[in-house]
Amino acid sequence: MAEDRLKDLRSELDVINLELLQLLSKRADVVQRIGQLKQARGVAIFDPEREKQQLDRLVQENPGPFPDSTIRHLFKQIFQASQGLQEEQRKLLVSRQRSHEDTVVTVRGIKIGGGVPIIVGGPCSVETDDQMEKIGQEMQAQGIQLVRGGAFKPRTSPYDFQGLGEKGLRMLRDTAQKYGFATVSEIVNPADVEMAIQYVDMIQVGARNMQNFELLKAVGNTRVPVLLKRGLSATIEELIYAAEYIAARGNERIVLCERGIRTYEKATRNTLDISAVPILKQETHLPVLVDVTHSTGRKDIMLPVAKAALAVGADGVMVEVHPEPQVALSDAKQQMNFAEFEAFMEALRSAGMIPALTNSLR
Ligand SMILES: O=C(O)C(=O)C[C@]1(C(=O)O)C=C[C@@H](O)C=C1
Repeated sequence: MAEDRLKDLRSELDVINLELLQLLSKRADVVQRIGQLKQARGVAIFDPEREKQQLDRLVQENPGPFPDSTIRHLFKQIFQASQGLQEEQRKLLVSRQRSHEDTVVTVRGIKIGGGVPIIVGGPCSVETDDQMEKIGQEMQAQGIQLVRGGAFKPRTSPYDFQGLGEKGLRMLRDTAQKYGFATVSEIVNPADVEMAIQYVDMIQVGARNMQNFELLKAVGNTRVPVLLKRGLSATIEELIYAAEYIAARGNERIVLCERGIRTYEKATRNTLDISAVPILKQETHLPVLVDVTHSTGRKDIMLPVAKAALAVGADGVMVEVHPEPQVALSDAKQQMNFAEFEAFMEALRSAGMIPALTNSLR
């Protein structure tokens, strides 16, 4: 009999527990909404005055049998947990605090991040069928799995080659299908994103568009991997916030790319901020690539710079390669020809910095 009574009371408690849990969750939901408002208004999370008001009221209404001190203690715990929720909300989605594990972005089965460095290669611009055919053969021979090629070119001068647009994307896709690559290409207009993802496996947001917030939102609305390049005058923090724009829309398949920043130094096209690599790896959980072509603008130092990038923890390196750089329609001076590219790849391989070519690719 007494056993039954105990069981009944315990069942009663189980029900109350679930009710308390529901109420706690309901309260937490309101706490999060308050948290959002506080963040938007730049208000501090901890509000001792507000906590005191609530405790005074609760003690005043305390029906017992818990003593006031216990009620204070229990609610103080709830306030602390609520503060924790609001602090969690303030951490950026891309921040290291959100994930201690490195994010690996997979592009058509090719992993970026996770320990094996990748080389992304290809021409600055997609120009002709003949050029892309040669690129296809060369990239395959060198074991390149992710090929770049520009079709929408944001150029400094409006009179410079602006890219082939959709036709260029189609040519890139055709080469990729023939040789089995994944592709990455830059998009500059948010309205082109839907069209572009019919052709490319990864969308690049270029340096000049790093703070094109509408473009960031548009790629954030897709679930396609995004290569986000650091703006020419952007701080590391601004790059991280740009990535957050994409992540906030639900797309966390982001790869960051350091490509040099504008300084007073004229010896290189831009100044490669090599320290950005370990800082980005420390501050975010996203993979980081280094574009050694745009950062240096000099073929003679591309190899040591690529080695430095991999040595400081970059998940890969991006290089521009063209069958005949001297007649290229963009970036003629800085693209490597095939012989230079082969020497570059061989040097990285023999330094053990990238995987050896598999037999089938030899
Ligand atoms: O009222 C607020 O400002 C809240 O953020 C809610 C709340 C609470 O859980 O009651 C949370 C933390 C603050 O220190 C004060 C109160």
